[in-house]
Amino acid sequence: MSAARRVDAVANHLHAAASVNAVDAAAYASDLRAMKMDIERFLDESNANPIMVRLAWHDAGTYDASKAHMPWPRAQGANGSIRHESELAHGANAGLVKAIGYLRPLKEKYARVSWADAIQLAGATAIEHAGGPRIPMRYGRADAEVGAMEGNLPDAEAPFGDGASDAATHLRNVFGRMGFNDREIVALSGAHTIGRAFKERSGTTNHGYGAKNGTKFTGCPYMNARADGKEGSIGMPGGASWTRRWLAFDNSYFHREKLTDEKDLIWLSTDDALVTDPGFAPHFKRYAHDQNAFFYDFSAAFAKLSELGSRFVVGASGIVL
Ligand code: HEM
Ligand SMILES: [Ca+2]
Repeated sequence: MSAARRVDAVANHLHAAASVNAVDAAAYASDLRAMKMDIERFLDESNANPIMVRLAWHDAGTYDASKAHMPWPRAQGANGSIRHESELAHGANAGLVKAIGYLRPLKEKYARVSWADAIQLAGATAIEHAGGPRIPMRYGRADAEVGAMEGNLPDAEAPFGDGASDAATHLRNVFGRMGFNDREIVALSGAHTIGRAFKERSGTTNHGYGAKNGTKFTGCPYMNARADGKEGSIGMPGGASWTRRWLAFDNSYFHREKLTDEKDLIWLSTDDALVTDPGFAPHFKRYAHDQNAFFYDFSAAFAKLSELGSRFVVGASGIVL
């Protein structure tokens, strides 16, 4: 996009933001609550919790604190930019077009709720609904009208995009740009307690789409992987998970189940750095022993992630659900 078009897009955005400002905060909050209930119903049927968490993380995780002084949304972050095709096309976002498709009908139903809010609401609700902690955060975000440029999200394996020679340095570089410390990096990584990797998406595993390509934990379309024990379709079978019960948000990521189920679980170089690096390891061990400590730290870190780079235009400075 040319510089002139970019300036135009920013101007359009400011105009849109000003009109959102006029929205009655109470009506907006009531739409958010209704939307949350619809999201819960959708998650209950689809078990799409992990991909909604990943969508929220990838919309927010492009944030670069060193650009915070520049005109919004140059620092990027939780601004709905990921809905744009240009950003969905980034390699790191492979597969996330599906998650945007899941949200689209709800976004149409609750038109005044911004994309940026819908995405973070879906991420937080997915964590809570899978048995994880509540994520208390503000809503009322404005939407960015342009997709973010490539870059800023972590790579799972070397060679790392920032030129780092090891995974621990890479994590500190990438999460440091967002403003996170060692403890927050370990807590946030615990999100891999839910979800899977796919050959066709990240290519970090040979396990791909479909029952026959799955592991013993992902290869059957009907299994008991949820926190509430409710059996039923897991959605699309296939891929490889980090944990055995990969639809339950708990601290099993830190139990390193991979050690006993070697062939059927995945563990990336960046997961391993949390075990081997002296700065990360104490937090990793603590969360393995104390799920409450994990939930407490995760909730705070994910709420912080969800507000990175957000511009709150409803109410005085956002509204709390
Ligand atoms: C620490 C650096 C991280 C790396 C290198 C990383 C890498 C990956 C990779 C390669 C996948 C598999 C994608 C696919 O093939 O579909 C994945 C999935 C996932 N990631 Fe991460 N991730 C990181 C941090 C995070 C964080 C901070 C969160 C959230 C707080 C998160 C949440 C998820 C979730 C929920 C999935 C599962 C998605 C699904 O099942 O569709 N990840 N991640
Ligand atoms: Ca974004």
